[in-house]
Amino acid sequence: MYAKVIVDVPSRQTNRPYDYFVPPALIPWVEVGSRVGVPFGNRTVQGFVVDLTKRPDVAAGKLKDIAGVLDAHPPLTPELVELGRWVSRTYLCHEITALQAMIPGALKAKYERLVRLEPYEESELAFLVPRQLELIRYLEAKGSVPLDDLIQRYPGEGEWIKEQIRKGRFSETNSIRDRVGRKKLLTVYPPEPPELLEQYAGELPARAARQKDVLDYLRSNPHPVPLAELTKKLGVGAGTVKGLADKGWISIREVEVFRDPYADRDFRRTAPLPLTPEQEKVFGSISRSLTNSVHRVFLLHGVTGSGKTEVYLQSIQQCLDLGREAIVLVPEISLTPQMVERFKGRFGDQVAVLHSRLSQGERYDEWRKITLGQVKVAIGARSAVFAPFTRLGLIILDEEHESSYKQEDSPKYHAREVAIRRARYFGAAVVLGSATPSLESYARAAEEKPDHPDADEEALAASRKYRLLVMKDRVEGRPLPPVHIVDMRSELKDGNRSMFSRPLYNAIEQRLQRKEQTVLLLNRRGYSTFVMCRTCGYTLSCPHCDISLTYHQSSQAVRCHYCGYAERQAQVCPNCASEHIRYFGTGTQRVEEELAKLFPGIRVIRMDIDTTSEKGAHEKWLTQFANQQADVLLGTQMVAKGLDFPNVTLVGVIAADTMLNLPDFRAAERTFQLMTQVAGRAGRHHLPGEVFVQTYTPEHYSVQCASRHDFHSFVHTELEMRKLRDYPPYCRMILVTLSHEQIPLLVRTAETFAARVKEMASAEAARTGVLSDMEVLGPVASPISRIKDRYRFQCLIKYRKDTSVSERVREAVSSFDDLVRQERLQISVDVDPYLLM
Ligand SMILES: Nc1ncnc2c1ncn2[C@@H]1O[C@H](COP(=O)(O)OP(=O)(O)OP(=O)(O)O)[C@@H](O)[C@H]1O
Ligand SMILES: [Zn+2]
Ligand SMILES: [Zn+2]
Repeated sequence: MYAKVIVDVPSRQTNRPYDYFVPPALIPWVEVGSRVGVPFGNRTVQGFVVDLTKRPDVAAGKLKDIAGVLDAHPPLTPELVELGRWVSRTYLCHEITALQAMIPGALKAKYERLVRLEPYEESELAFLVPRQLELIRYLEAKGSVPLDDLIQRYPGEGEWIKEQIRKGRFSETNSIRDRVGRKKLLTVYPPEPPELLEQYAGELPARAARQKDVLDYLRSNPHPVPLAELTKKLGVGAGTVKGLADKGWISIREVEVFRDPYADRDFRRTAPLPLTPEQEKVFGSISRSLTNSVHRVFLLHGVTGSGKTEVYLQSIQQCLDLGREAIVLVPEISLTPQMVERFKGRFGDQVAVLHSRLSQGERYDEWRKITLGQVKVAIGARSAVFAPFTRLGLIILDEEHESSYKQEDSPKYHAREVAIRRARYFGAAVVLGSATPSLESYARAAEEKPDHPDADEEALAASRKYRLLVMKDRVEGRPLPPVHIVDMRSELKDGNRSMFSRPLYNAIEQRLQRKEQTVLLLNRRGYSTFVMCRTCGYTLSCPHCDISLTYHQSSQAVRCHYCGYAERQAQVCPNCASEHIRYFGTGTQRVEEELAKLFPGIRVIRMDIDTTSEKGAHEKWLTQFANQQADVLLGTQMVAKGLDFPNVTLVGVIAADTMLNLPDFRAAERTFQLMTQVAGRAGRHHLPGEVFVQTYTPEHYSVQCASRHDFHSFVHTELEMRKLRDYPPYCRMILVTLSHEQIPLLVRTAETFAARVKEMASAEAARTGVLSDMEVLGPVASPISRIKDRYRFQCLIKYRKDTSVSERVREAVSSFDDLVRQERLQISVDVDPYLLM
């Protein structure tokens, strides 16, 4: 038998399956989706089996053997292997890159160079110094040793080791190792049958009281127990227990365990709530499609606090009842303890949580529970869309408008599109939920006809449109909070220089008196805390990238967000030597300071990148806030989503319009979404809420519409703008960025590239007789025109119906292969980009 293998060598030349012979002994282990080690060139690399065949493409005699199988259970399923091919074609990346994105980091191969001793004559050792002789003996005893270990053990002998390798006295091989191993736990087993314990207890000498405690414990609990737990419970040393094992009375074995990040948490079990009529209707539609096992995409547009989560929970229950599995995707930022609690609370141990804040080992174990069929529900951020289920019935994307569903590194996939692709394969349902659906999704959605719910289903499926489901009201008729717009320009005119307007100040004061809580949002995006000289206007920028350096108060340093360059905060201006150089921008720290000044004694919890980088920090802050140990929760985007605290009656947005000036066609949409989401945190329970939005552009339609909770007017206006300027959803885009250290070569290449794409399109049009609707904009310098000393130029390709455009772009990119190799040119392609920088 032969296997086609995609090897872990990401380059355009190796982006195809290679044939290998499957040695008979490995046949039972090699399946489509298996991870294998294969010889490639002069080393061994990891690869994935994507097909099995009796007839290879290459003459069988020339083929090498698969060197080994790396897992007893293949980490990928045939469906995921097929999906990998689709991801690589759709987002123009290497197939190996797509496959690697589907498995946990722990399984990404770590290549290790091993050194071993070649046969030698004893006489050759005569000239060696003692240290070298010791090294030889060490190698002899160990067989093969990782090169790194050898270098560390004999730091002074580096040159000599190198020479031995060059002369062939030491040979060097490659090995593949997983980054994280499985966790083993020493476990104590009582004897078989446990009745023997009584007899043993009798045989113990009287002074062995501790050992008797152990035997007594096992007599009343005749089950395997982790050694550490036993010693802790009884207050005995491990030696005491081992002594019993040495006698052969009990045994201690290594047992594989799953690291469970939620092991020490009790989740209160929740029962399904009786649904409101709106929830009932929505649930009915989803439920019908689950029962019929037909693929369908639903767009659930439900206002904040309308109870979308309960609909998700009951739909998942239905899916599980039908014997199928479910994936819940949430933006990383809202993968909060509160969210996890809701799903664990309903489905308990059937849930795996895939979270980037878990350790690599923990994440690996959660993932393995899925491959081993021990859980039925996976909840996680973007990459959880690849959870290796085999009987998927339902995929939910909460906050479907979130830009974090788009991956910015290769593979630059969008989780929504991947989810729909997988669901189509399984005949599964997809639910896209949001209070502020993305324009792309909204434009694809069609309303259900009330009298014939299923009548136009077929037409809908054929057109790949979404089914729109709507929940207009909050649960139990709670009102959406009134939103007050505060014009900061007139505050300034009236002499208020504080970052708090008078109405927001009064509102906070009122909450403090009433012992109610406040959420304050500072939208950091677009607000850099940059450093500027007030005398000459000079700003500090990165010497390697065209971007200003950001000030970090905690380390008193300025840092580049693109390349990591850092320097100490300057005391005087490097340009004019003035001392009036200081940092600008309203960081959360400054808001916190100002709050403390204005409201002495106020208790503030600040949540931003600085305060939440530690593991568990998120959870700690939110629990404190939930327990009302603080008056104000102040933060960045993190505080805008998903939180549900009954005592929050005031939401303040410090500056609503900071994003509006970014070079991003989604700026208005993002502003509207953020304001609507954060406003939705207020008054979700019995106490009514109120929202204050401070802005310098109160007349902007995104601010106006958000203040009226008017999604439809916003969509209407925004769609008109997009149509006028020809942006998605009225067209699709591919962004191609070229980078190089020298501008002339870069400009020439970028121009040739643009010309080539156009040429290819007209050649294709001549061949098929169908005119392409493609348009190539640029090349122009990218908004960030230099990163890490490489200049950047970009072409933006727009098209509407011509689906062969991405194929043209792929061809054009590969026609530059030689240049890429010879000149160290880089070309990156982003299909349906989110960042146009
Ligand atoms: N059928 C119901 N009966 C009573 N309470 C409900 C019901 N459904 C949901 N709730 C409660 O209503 C509140 C809001 O629900 P939920 O958090 O699911 O809203 P949401 O639509 O997800 O809002 P957001 O988009 O703001 O996250 C929650 O406290 C929830 O427990
Ligand atoms: Zn930099
Ligand atoms: Zn200066």
